[in-house]
Amino acid sequence: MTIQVHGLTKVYRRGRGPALLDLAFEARPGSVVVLLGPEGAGKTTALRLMLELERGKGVTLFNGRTYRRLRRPEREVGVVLPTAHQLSGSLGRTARGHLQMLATAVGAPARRADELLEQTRLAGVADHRLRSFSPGMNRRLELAAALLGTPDALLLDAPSEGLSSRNADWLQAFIRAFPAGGGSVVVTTREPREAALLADRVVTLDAGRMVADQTVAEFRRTRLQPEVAVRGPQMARLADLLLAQGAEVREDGGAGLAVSGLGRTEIGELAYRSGILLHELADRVIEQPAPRAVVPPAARSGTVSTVQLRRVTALTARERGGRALSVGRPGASASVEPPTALPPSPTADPAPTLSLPSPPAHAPAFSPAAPTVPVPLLPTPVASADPVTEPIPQPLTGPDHWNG
Ligand SMILES: Nc1ncnc2c1ncn2[C@@H]1O[C@H](COP(=O)(O)OP(=O)(O)OP(=O)(O)O)[C@@H](O)[C@H]1O
Repeated sequence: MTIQVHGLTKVYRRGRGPALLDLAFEARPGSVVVLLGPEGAGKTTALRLMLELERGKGVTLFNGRTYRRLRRPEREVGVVLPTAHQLSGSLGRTARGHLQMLATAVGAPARRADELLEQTRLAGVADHRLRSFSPGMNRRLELAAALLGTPDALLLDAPSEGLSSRNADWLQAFIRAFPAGGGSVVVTTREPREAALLADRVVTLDAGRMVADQTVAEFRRTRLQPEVAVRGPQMARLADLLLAQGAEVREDGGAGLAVSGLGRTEIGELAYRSGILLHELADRVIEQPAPRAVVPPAARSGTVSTVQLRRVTALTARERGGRALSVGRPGASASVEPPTALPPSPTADPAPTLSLPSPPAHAPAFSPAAPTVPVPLLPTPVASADPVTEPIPQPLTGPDHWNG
C-alpha cells in the first residue's frame, strides 16, 4: 500500500506553536518509514492526524483514499496507538476471548485469533485474563489485534516501548519482515538505533518540524558513527601506530581510545604485531546529535498558517570537512581543523526564503522557509550552502570525552 502524507499540521491551542507543522512524506509499498524524534516531537500527533482521529490541516492518502474513505479501514490499516484498543473494559477477558471478539468486529474468522496469538508469542497465555498481562504482553496483544484484518499497512506508535529486549528483537524482526508482501509500515520511535534497524526511510521530527527525511543508509552515515573502543596499558604507543595507519583516535577515559577509520580486526592485529597488550577491543556506535528545528517567532505566536518550513538534512561536522578531531596521543592536545567552505548545494531550493532569527550558537542545522514538500518526495538534499545552517558540533561521547 502507498501512504502519502501531505502537509499535516496541528495546533492544539490557539496562541501556542504547532504540535506538528507541514509534515510530508511517502511510504511506498514494501517499505518501512520511521518517524523519529524525542518526546513531544509530534510523532503521535502525526499518526493521529493520518488516521483522522484529530482535526488538523493536511491530508493522508492510503492508496489514494483518506482513512475514512477506505472500504474497510480497520482491515486495511492495522494500528497500534496508545489509545487504539483500550483494554480497561476487557480486563476480565482472556487474550483469546478478547481477540476473538475483535476478530468478529472486523469480520475476520475466529481462528485468526489463535494464529495471531501464536505469531505474537502469546499462545502460552492465550487463556490468561488480561488483568494479569504485563505491559510487554499488552503491547504484543495490541499488535495481534492490529493484524486481525490482515492489513496492507501498519501504523505503529512506539511499539517496542515496554518490551523486554528479547521481545523487542522479535518485534523488530517482525516489522522488517512485514513489507515483504508489499505492505507498508509507518512506525515511531525515540531511538535512533532502532530507527536504523527498522527503516528504509527515516523522517526526523523536532518540535513538530520535519528536520530530515533520509534513506536509512544516509541516516546511518550522518547519525550513527561506528567506532572501536580499545583499552589497555600502552595506549599512547598504540595511538601513534593507529594515527600512522590513517585512523582517527580520541582519548576515551584513562586507559582507553576511541578509534574510527580502522576496523576492530585491523586494530587487534596491529596491536598483536606490535606486542601491545589489549584489555578491551569492542565495536560500538556513537549517536550524532539530531538536527534541531529553529522555531520562528511567528510559529510561536500561533500564526502558523502563513509559515512554511522546508527541510534540510543536517550534515555532520566531519562530512562538511570541518572540526575533525585528531588526537596525537592520549594526554596530548587535540588539533582541530578549521571548518572549510561548503560547496553550493546541488539540490539547493531556489524558492524565496523567509527570514528567520539566527540560530543560537549551540543549535545545529535547520532550514529557512520555502514551499512545502510535494509528493512524490524530493530527494533528500545532500548538502546545503544555506547561511542559517550550521555544522553539527562534534559529539561528546560521555564524561570522558576528549576536551583538548
Ligand atoms: N491533546 C493534546 N492537547 C494539547 N497538547 C497536546 C495534546 N497532545 C499532544 N500535545 C502536545 O503536542 C506536542 C507533540 O506531542 P506528541 O504526543 O505528538 O509527541 P510525541 O513525539 O509522540 O512524543 P512521545 O515520544 O512522548 O510520545 C507536545 O508538545 C504535546 O505536549
